[in-house]
Amino acid sequence: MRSYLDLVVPVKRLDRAKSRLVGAADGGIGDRAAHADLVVALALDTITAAANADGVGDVVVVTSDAMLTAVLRTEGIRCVPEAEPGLNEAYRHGASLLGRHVGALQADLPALRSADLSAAVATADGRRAFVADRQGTGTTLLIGAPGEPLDPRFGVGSAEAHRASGAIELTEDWPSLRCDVDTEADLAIAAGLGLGPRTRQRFRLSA
Ligand SMILES: Nc1nc2c(ncn2[C@@H]2O[C@H](COP(=O)(O)OP(=O)(O)OP(=O)(O)O)[C@@H](O)[C@H]2O)c(=O)[nH]1
Ligand SMILES: C=C(OP(=O)(O)O)C(=O)O
Repeated sequence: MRSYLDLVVPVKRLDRAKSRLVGAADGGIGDRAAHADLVVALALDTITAAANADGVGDVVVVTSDAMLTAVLRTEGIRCVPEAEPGLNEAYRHGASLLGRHVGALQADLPALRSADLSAAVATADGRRAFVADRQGTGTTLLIGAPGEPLDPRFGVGSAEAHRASGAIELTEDWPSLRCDVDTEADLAIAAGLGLGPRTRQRFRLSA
C-alpha cells in the first residue's frame, strides 16, 4: 500500500516575500498591505490545492510571519515558526515534524490543480523525485524517498542540484505544478492557466 505524502510549504516573512512581485497587487506599487495580501493569496491557493490532492496527507507551513500564521490557522492550516532562517532550513525543519514520506512544495503556485500534484505523487511512486519549474532551472516540488532524509537543495539552479542528488526528474506535462510566479509576467501566464480564487481577486491585471 502506498503511503501518503506529507508536504512542507515554506513562506518568507510577508514584508520580504516576493519582492519581484511588488506592484503586481491590486493596490499597485507602494501599497505594502496589498502586496502582503497578494503573497497570502498565492500561498493559500497553493496550499488549498495541495491539501485536496489525492495521495497527500498532512501539510505544514513553515513561516515566522505572525500575520500569515494567523490567517492560515483561521483556514485550519498547520503553521510552525522557522527554527533558523533560510529556505532549505525551513524545509528540513518542517520535514522533521512530519511522517516518514515527505515532500517539499513551493508556496508560489497559484494556478496549482490538485490533479497535477496527485499525478506527480503517483508517478514518483515512492522514489526520490522532483518537478522542475516552467523554465527548467528551478524546482517546484521535491519528493523524498520514504524513510530517507528530504535533503532539499532549493535555490538558484535547484533542478540541476536535485538531479545531482539522485532525484528522478518527472517530465510529464503538469503546467499548473510548474508555474511558479516570481514576476508579473509569470502571474500573467498563471492567469492563462487559471488562478486560484484568492489570487484572482488580488492580482492587478495590467493588460
Ligand atoms: N520560511 C521561509 N520560506 C522561504 C525563505 N526563502 C524563500 N522562502 C519561500 O520559498 C518560496 C520560493 O522562494 P522565491 O521564489 O525565491 O520567493 P521570494 O524569495 O519570496 O521572492 P523574491 O523576493 O522575488 O526573490 C517562496 O514561497 C518563499 O516565500 C526563507 O528563508 N524562509
Ligand atoms: C528557490 C527556488 O525558487 P525560485 O526560482 O522561485 O526562486 C528554486 O527553484 O529552487
